Amino acid sequence: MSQTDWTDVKNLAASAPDIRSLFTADADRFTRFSAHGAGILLDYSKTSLTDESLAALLRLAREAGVETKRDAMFTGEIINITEQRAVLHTALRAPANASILVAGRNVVPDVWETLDRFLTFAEAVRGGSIAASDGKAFTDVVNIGIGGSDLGPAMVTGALAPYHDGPHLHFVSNVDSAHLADTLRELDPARTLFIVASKTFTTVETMTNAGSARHWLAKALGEDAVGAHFCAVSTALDKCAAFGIAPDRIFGFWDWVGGRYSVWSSVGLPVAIAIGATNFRAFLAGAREMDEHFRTAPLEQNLPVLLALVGVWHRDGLGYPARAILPYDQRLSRFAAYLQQLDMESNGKRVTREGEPVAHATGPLVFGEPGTNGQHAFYQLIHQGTDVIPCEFYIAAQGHEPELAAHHDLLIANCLAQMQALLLGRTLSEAGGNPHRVFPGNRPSLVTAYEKLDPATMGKLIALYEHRVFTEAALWNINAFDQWGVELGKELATRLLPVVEGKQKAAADSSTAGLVSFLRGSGAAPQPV
Ligand SMILES: O=P(O)(O)OC[C@H]1O[C@H](O)[C@H](O)[C@@H](O)[C@@H]1O
Repeated sequence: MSQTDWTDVKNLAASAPDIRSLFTADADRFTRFSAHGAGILLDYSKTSLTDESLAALLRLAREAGVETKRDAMFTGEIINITEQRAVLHTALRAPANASILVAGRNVVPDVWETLDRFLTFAEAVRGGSIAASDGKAFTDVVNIGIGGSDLGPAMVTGALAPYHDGPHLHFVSNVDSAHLADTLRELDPARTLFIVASKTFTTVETMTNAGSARHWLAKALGEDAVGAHFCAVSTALDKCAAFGIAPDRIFGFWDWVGGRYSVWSSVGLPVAIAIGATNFRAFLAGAREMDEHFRTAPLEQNLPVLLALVGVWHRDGLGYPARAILPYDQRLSRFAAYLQQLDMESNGKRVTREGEPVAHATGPLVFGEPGTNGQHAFYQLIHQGTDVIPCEFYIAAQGHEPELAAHHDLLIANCLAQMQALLLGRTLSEAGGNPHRVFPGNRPSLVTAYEKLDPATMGKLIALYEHRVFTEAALWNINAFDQWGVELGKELATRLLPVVEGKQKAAADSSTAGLVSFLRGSGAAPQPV
């Protein structure tokens, strides 16, 4: 990629206009700086982008080979070079007649066969034909998993609560015993099904929680009941079997599905149990529609690409360190946490695909909470703090409670008001000369708007963000599909466990040794060796 285009973007950003002046100068700004795709509206007019800067960013995208890289992903090329893997979460929602080859083999029939299997299982749990050891239906399902094996199903199950007509769902992720204990306290072992979800089936948190859950169940119902009350989701089928799970209760997926991209696979089993097979297929179909949009829409009107270009403009052009994810949708209360993993684990990288230090800032800090709650908490800093934080709003035209329509009007009014406040601000004279009441304004926001948060829309919103992350990574020339940054802490935890258990002397710095001493109450700090 030529250095000139990055320089162009940075130069244009250095003289970025005041966003307010762009609206004054152009009555059509909303029409010209918004786009539609797959039934979703993206309004990026409340940013400092101009025709010129957008053109420079589009040049950057073309020079970075975004289209070629995108096609390489969709066709199953080995684009995750550090792990030598294809990246094919899109194959999980591909039409049945598609052909996507991995090592010469079409993976789509396997995907559909597995989908049919886990959806049939989900329906059987919902209908009671897959039953507990006493032959009665399950009333509660506990998903034990962490990271990608937790956040996706937990977030989507919460988001689609109005479609939830199956057993109650619970999610246990943290190795902190509080999480398992607080969940199990409410449950009857005789009515509870556990899903152990782990791509690798080695993740220590999940294996520890699964072992303790198994013990809880066996203690109440006897060892023989365990088989009826457990199922598993993993790529490591042999390890599931070794845990004692029957083959017809093990649902696989493939190494070309990253954990944070896996909700479309059998990792989505809890979602399917909650909302049923038809709604789950609608969720996949929504994502497929966004995939088609991403694959075929010109870059100028391509929602994920535009979202990525705005992201790069804010991060690299203007140097903003963070992005706030602000869904005005209470059911998206785990959306920011979900996107945090999707975005920060994908694009929190400091070397290029070739292993050289990156020349540009990469993924920003991602955080957020649903509106209107966030307004009464951290928006203060967003409006008057010293950092500019681009805000990314999400809002539906309709809620799911027509009898409470007045709430939704208020929700929309609040969402629009926040964006307007960020844009317009309040001058010193408007603030009656009181500097504490001044809002600088000229603070950027985007909004993604949709008709209603139904299963298809949920699929579209996730796929939109997945492809945004992909496009940003393509522009930065980083590998979005590995996550080596999580390894070191895991290794050190394994090494420190015997020290914490008092079986080994502290092989550590004096701070670690002092803390072990305090936390284990052994008096004097063990000396580093
Ligand atoms: O599904 P698992 O193999 O248990 O992995 C769960 C999670 O743990 C890891 O630490 C990774 O950082 C995540 O990407 C992954 O989703």
